[in-house]
Amino acid sequence: HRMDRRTASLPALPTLPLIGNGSLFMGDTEPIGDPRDAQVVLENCLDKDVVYRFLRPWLGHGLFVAPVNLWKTHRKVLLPVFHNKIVEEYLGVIAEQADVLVERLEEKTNGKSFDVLKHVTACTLDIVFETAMGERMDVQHSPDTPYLRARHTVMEILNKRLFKVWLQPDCLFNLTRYARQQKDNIHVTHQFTDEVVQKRRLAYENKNIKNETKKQPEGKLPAVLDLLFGREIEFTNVQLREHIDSITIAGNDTTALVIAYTLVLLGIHQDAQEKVLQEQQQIFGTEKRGSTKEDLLKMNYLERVIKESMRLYTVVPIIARNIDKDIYLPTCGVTMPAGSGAVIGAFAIHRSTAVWGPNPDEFDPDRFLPERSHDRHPAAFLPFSYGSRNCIGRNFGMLIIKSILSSVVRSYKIEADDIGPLKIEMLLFPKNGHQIKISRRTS
Ligand code: HEM
Repeated sequence: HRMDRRTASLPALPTLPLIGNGSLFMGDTEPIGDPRDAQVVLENCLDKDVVYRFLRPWLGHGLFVAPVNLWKTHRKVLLPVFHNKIVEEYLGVIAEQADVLVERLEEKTNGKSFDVLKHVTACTLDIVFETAMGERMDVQHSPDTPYLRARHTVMEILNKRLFKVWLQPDCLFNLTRYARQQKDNIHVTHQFTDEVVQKRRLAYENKNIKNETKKQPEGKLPAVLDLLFGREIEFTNVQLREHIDSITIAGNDTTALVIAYTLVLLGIHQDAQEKVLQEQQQIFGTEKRGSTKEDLLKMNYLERVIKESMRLYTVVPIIARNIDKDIYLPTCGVTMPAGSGAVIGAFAIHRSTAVWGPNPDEFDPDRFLPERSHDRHPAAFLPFSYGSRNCIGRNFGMLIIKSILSSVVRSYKIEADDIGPLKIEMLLFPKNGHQIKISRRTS
């Protein structure tokens, strides 16, 4: 296996430059880079760090930023909606959008390298919107809408605020043009989701009157939003909007990034791509159909590749929690006082020699073979965080990632040079984008 040379020479990342800069997390914040300490924090401190307050005007009390007491009751209600049995029902939607992606990529078979993330993001947006709110957006064919532009602007401003100290205090932020821009654009996104929520509530109420069964009118599957009506908690329209916005925001760019990183890695490591392809051929022969639940269960090697990709390129590189009671960290040997913050360096843990042996920067999917995993600390691999406040969409995310990669790899041979330098925003990005070259596979 070849080394990812450029990233191996990135000593700044594992030591978390963010802490050094002091720009993201001010005050009493302890960086944590050991799985045992991470486990203690993530099991005991379920409240989010104050740094996420910047997301409040947008996501309100949606699951991602909900204060811990509210989070407890709401997470219980949302959990069954993300159960495997339910999300597997969406495999048809995923396969359909994977087909569109494969078709859209055809125009890129001109031998030139291109940034694949944009294409993948349009695809995951279509999947996440249709499954979360029952809306067909068709971003893959019409990527430029007022809603998407507004959403993009809000994210840009939030990223600026997280990384520029002077934009953090409200009194200073409110003096900049960003404050107005943020307000206006948040308004646009709220309006969009509010309308969807109203529409679906009406459909739900009409259906109740007619006493129809679970299925939607034209035999359409119920979306996540539809499944949140008439539950143990009667959510208000605002609460529903906050949950749905949180889900579409937490679920989209993350999933797209994992797919894009994995495509680049497969382009760099031709031997791994060949093995993935062989596994696909064993499952599908030369068929181009979308993946079923049974197919996905057989993609063991692809799954190891995806895990190795999430380890090396941890798309959520840091996880920040509020320490709400004094806790003792066994490895550091310090007691963190209530009221301080903890930053779990997931990226750093994923590249630690103590956990992964002498060559942590080397791409080696077989690290995730069962016989090489069972001695590993349970919090050593935490792409979806760890403990009861981990990612609620992790199974759904894995289904999307596997299904899309399966379709793309069966249609195209991928080539790539190198990922190059990285930059940390809320998520982890390569500075030069996810550059790949593709050519049609002839079957
Ligand atoms: C590979 C894809 C994904 C990755 C790497 C990822 C990662 C994460 C991480 C690390 C957290 C915890 C953050 C923290 O503790 O601060 C989280 C939370 C969350 N994720 Fe994901 N996620 C992915 C896909 C998804 C999908 C597909 C959905 C939904 C459709 C989703 C919805 C959420 C929600 C709602 C939360 C908040 C959970 C809570 O606080 O109870 N994620 N995700």
